[in-house]
Amino acid sequence: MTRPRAVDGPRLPAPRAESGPVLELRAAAARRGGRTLWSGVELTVREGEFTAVLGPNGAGKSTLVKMLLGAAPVAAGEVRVLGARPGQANHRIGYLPQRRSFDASMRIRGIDVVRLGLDGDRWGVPLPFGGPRHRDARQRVAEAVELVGASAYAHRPIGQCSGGEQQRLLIAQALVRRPQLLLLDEPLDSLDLSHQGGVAALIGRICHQEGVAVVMVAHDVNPILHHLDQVLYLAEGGSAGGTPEEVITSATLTRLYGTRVEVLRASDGRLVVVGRPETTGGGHGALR
Ligand SMILES: Nc1ncnc2c1ncn2[C@@H]1O[C@H](COP(=O)(O)OP(=O)(O)OP(=O)(O)O)[C@@H](O)[C@H]1O
Repeated sequence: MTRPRAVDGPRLPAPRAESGPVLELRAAAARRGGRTLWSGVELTVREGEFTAVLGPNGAGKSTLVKMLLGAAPVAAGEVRVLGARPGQANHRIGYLPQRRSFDASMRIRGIDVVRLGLDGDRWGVPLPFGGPRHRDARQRVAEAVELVGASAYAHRPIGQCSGGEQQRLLIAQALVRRPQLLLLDEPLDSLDLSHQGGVAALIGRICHQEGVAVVMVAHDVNPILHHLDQVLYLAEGGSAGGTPEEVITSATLTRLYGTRVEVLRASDGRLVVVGRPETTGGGHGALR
């Protein structure tokens, strides 16, 4: 799905015309430690599409992200990333790994953290000061910071920024190379509800207005539900993909888990899953 680009505001990611999908998985499977984590995954992600990867702990969501980066093997089937084998187009991918946090005493400024996304692989070899590459780098960093709305605190030490502010700066870091694909591993983890909503809206905007394809591992689908184009649900060695309305249903999750699962919609629109095998504490909770 391709959506119109924003007319106003910074335009950091510059999606190029792609002949094919950004991501393609055909009958793909992942194995870890001699165990099949998931199999039969069919997924197509196009420019400007927002895809969530859902499933219980240990289902293999992070493994999927690592597979797309070429850091975990493809056990079966075919995986194409930006028209190439996994790992061959990583310079066109922005990646936010799981569980990042900064110590409160960390003195490095937010803006320097963003810049690491540009030249973090060239530690100790600074861009020539004042040269055209230096100016281009400075402009890209400033654009990324503005795009995520972090200008007000980007010059503060990162350790003194709130969790939500740090998350925005890390998303800016993942965006600074103007990627065509953004891989985000639980970027809303450890944020409070209001920050979750703000960061989810930011990611939705980057995706739909800037045309960047986003694949996001999520613990709880609710904060991103209204921004999503499709979901991939991994569980019990299998998988189910499609629009949220197709996948997050009692029938689909019951089939996937092989036991009775019920999806309820709360009055505020949140989805609640009842009866998942691994659920504790009364057998219900927000959808994961
Ligand atoms: N390098 C590895 N070698 C062996 N097993 C591994 C390796 N990496 C991950 N695993 C196992 O594979 C399974 C899936 O791990 P993964 O991190 O992909 O799950 P996840 O769905 O992201 O989980 P969570 O929601 O808890 O983050 C886990 O049981 C994990 O212990």
